[in-house]
Amino acid sequence: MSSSQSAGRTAIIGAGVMGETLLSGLVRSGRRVDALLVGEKRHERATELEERYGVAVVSNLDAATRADTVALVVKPQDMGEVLAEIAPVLRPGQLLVSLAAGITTAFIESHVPDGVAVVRVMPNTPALVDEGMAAVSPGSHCSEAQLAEAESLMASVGRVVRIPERQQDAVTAISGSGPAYIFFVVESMIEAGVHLGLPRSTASELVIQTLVGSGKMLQETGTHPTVLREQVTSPGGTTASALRELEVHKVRAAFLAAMEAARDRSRQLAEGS
Ligand SMILES: NC(=O)C1=CN([C@@H]2O[C@H](COP(=O)(O)OP(=O)(O)OC[C@H]3O[C@@H](n4cnc5c(N)ncnc54)[C@H](OP(=O)(O)O)[C@@H]3O)[C@@H](O)[C@H]2O)C=CC1
Ligand SMILES: O=C(O)[C@@H]1CCC=N1
Repeated sequence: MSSSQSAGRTAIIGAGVMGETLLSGLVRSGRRVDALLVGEKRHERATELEERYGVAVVSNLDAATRADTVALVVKPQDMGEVLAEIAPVLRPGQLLVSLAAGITTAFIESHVPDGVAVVRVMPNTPALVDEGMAAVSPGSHCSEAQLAEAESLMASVGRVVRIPERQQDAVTAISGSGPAYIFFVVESMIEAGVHLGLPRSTASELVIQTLVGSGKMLQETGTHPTVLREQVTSPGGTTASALRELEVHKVRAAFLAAMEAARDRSRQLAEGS
């Protein structure tokens, strides 16, 4: 990703898996470390982040006071508590970028002073290798420049699309949780290889390169996945036998049910459960 410099200071509150992924991407993309802050209360974790990135780790209040843009990367269940903590120091013109599943911009806006802009983002973990997919939606009073700032934050770790907020729960189910489904398929294929008698290391190499090659074909040829699948499926051959078993075991229906469940869980998280 290209190097990007924000106009102001950016804070990340919630430096777990996704928060650290964003932090590392911002550092890799060339953001000045002295323009970054992390809000973290656990001393051990703060030391770890300071040593790893050279970033200042401060209290949430300090982070929210000193930053122009605050990325909220805590669990949805912790969002109300964090907003209550930082609301007293937030001021009009600041930008809050929430990466939390389910949490709506309306919920955040109702917990912060008028004039604080909000953008909702759904990222995913391939951001760790600058191949993230993020979908962004502006809140009710977010300027074009503030939306562009949120996009630039996420563009430092991958691709970004703008979507209407009503699509965010579906996006969460598809690309937010998506890497987990892919890793699940990879795990299952490696195990199958072992069942078929391959050494685990061989099975892993075969499956991972098959995944990478297939992904590249999809991206570089732009050919529809159905056509690519048909190209592999020789009449009366091995692939047709395998695909029939996947249909018999209702794998396609299982994917639909799984993603509906993820979307529904995202909606529930919005209600605080
Ligand atoms: N993981 C993923 O693939 C994705 C995650 N997200 C979203 O990102 C958010 C974080 O998820 P994830 O990184 O997986 O979860 P983690 O549990 O790894 O990270 C959450 C972090 O928030 C910290 N935290 C909790 N309470 C506070 C607080 N009051 N002040 C400051 N920090 C606090 C936690 O610290 P401690 O451990 O000390 O409690 C932890 O480091 C969620 O809202 C999730 O929906 C979105 C897309 C993808
Ligand atoms: O599992 C979750 O709730 C988060 C949101 C999307 C991916 N991980």
